[in-house]
Amino acid sequence: MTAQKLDGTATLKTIKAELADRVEKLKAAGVTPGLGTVLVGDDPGSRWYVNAKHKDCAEIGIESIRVDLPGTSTQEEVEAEIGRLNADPACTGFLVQQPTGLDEFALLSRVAPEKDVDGLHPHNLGKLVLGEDGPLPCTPVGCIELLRRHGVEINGAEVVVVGRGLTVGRPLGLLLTRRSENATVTLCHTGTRDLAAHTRNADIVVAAAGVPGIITKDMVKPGAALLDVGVSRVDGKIAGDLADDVWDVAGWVSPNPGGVGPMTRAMLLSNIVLSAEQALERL
Ligand SMILES: Nc1nc(=O)c2c([nH]1)NC[C@@H]1CN(c3ccc(C(=O)N[C@@H](CCC(=O)O)C(=O)O)cc3)C=[N+]21
Repeated sequence: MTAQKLDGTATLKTIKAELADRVEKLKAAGVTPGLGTVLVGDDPGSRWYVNAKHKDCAEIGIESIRVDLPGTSTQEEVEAEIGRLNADPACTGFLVQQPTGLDEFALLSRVAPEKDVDGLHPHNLGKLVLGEDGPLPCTPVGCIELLRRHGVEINGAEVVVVGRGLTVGRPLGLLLTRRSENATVTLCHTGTRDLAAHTRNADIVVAAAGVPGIITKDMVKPGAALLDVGVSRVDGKIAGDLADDVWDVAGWVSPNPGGVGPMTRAMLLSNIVLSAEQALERL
């Protein structure tokens, strides 16, 4: 048996076409969505992500406001740029690309919550905990959207999330346990005694540990859906958390690259369009 692919690259394309229509309607109503990014330093990975995000935006008619700062920038200098983007009406939403090497909690807290298109502002994470509407974190929602669009049942599923990071594991646990998703979630982490005992029981495994090949074939329930969110570099190449042999046992696999990465970008675009639509309602 070989698993079917949960194709994030193809899904990104579909979502872009859907969003392009909404961008056109916004412009007709007098609001042009504009994404701002703040990039600090010259980490090649971060540079690639920011470039990709602006290219995505250009494709569907979203304007770009790019702020690239030297790696020597101080906390105060970066906070000043955040203040400028908060005040700039052409910027309907923006993000601070991580990592910056600075106090990220302080930076994130400075972003106007209604312009937080990453959904990572403490105010918006608080709303997620409370079950209030607000922008949602892109990578975890991307995981859910990828499963939905391929017809993988989430309602009632046993889901194991591996990793308790602030951008993926933690918020994903919160999202999946909402009434609208209705999954039973086990959040595993470095303190988990027997990871395989949990994953073997799971209908869906989201691997976001950042440990190359940590999920192997013997740890997978036949037919399960596996999402690779781990990003490590081994010999300059991207290595995910899934071992190559999992395809023999799983029913669905979201590879890395080509899975959740493009979905993260799709959900960012979706958050940008949503925040512009809400800005229009406030006019
Ligand atoms: N404030 C902030 N927001 C983010 O959204 C954010 C961040 N910081 N820091 C870093 C992570 C990482 N991230 C990815 C986005 C796209 C791909 C992606 O599209 N990857 C492609 C190609 C990868 C390649 O070939 O290099 C793929 O998986 O097919 C991956 C990873 C967003 N992040």
